[in-house]
Order: sequence, then structure tokens, then C-alpha cells
Amino acid sequence: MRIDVVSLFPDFIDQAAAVGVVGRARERGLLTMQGWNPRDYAEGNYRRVDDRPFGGGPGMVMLIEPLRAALAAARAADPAPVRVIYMSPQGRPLTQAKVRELAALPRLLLLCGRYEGVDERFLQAEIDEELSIGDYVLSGGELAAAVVVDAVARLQDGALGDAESAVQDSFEGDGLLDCPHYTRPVEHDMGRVPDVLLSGNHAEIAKWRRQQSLVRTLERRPDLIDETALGKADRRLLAAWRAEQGG
Ligand SMILES: NC(=O)c1ccc(N[C@@H]2CC[C@@H](O)C2)nc1
Repeated sequence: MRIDVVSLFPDFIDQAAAVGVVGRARERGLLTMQGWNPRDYAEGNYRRVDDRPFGGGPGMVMLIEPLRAALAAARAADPAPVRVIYMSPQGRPLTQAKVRELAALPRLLLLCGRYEGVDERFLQAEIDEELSIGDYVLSGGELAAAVVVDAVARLQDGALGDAESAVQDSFEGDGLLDCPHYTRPVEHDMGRVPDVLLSGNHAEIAKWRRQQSLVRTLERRPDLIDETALGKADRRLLAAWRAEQGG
């Protein structure tokens, strides 16, 4: 997968995507990235990339032309079709389902704004979709873009050592929250590892983990689960847990 990032701080993303799973995916050629700085395409000796907003008000707005030139250069760098995404609080919320959709594409281009944002005419003309990583305002789109890069990179085939671990994550596969995880030591002043995980009984371990995911999702994020839509096995696991709780 190729990801181009249009940003006034292209190195920012590069550093955020240089370590861990994403860094390894890039080393393995599973993901290639390139940054494009609109300032490199800005005219005049001040190389302006922003200007004052029509209608007044605080702050500055990013100019169309430097963005248009940077986007054109990025498009031309590779023949593959590209999905152009603008990161902003006005975008649709990023979900794991959307991440899976994006991870399957050959190319993404992430547009990162600064200041008060981008001239609306550019967005209307050039953007395929606008995405938000959450209902809060950041000083630039770069951190939001880095989130998209991380989420799609880890889903590239071969990115995670054990492909399984991508499936067990929260929101993976069935949209439930992840179960708890434990490692050595078995005994600790903070508590003991649940016996089922020490049993070697993989069927029981899988059931316990599923039950934990169901219970945690119901307790912490009931908005993510529709109990009436659960299968018989899941309903049985919940009933058993409630019985144990004396519920
Ligand atoms: N929640 C988000 O995904 C998000 C994205 C971008 C952002 N800030 C940039 C700065 C100016 C404008 O381009 C938007 N804030 C929040």
C-alpha cells in the first residue's frame, strides 16, 4: 500500500510512522509513504500557503493553489488510483470497519490542514472523503493522519508477526472490546492470573476470552452491542456470567 501525505510538516508523519509495526511494515515494503509540502509549491518570495479569511474572523485559511499543486504532484507520482482523504472534526468518524476498507486500497492520500482549515472550494473539488478521529479539535491534521496510517498499516498482510493478533484486537472481526491479557508471573501482589488461562484447555480458554469480551463490551460500551442480535453461544456465555454474579 502507498500512502501520500500532504502536510506543512511532512517529517512529522514520517517520524510517527518510523517505529514498531508501522516502521517494520515500511522496511518490508508492505507500506510506502511520501510527504508533500504545499510550501514547496507556493508562489512568491514569501511562499504563502495561507491567507486571511473572507468575512473576517480569527486565524488564517490555507490557500487553494499550493495545495492543488502538491496534490497534483502526489497523484502523478504513482499510476495507481488514489483515495483522497481530508482529516477534520467535520469528517465522518473513523471506525475499524472504515480502517479495514481503507487498508484494502492500493493508495491513500491524507490531506492535513493547519490554521483554521482549507478553502472550501478545494475540498469540494478534490476530496473524496473527510474523516475525523474523534470529536475534538487539533492544531493540525497530522496527528489524525498518523492514526490512520497506523491503523491501516497494521492490517497489511504480513505486518503483524502473528496475523491472529490483528483479529483478536478490539473492534476486529466482531466489533467487541478485547479481553484482558496476562503474562508472567502467575502470582503477584497485584493478583493472580485466572486459572483457566493456566489450564491448557484451549476450548475453555477461548470461551472465557469470548465471555470477557462480551461482558466488557456490555459494561463499558453498551452502544457497541445489540444483545438481541447475539448468537446462542454468546447469549449462553452471558447467562452463565450473570448467574455467577448472582445477577
Ligand atoms: N478530530 C480530528 O480528526 C481532527 C482533524 C484535524 C483537526 N485539525 C485540523 C487543523 C485545521 C483543519 O485542517 C483541521 N482537528 C481534529
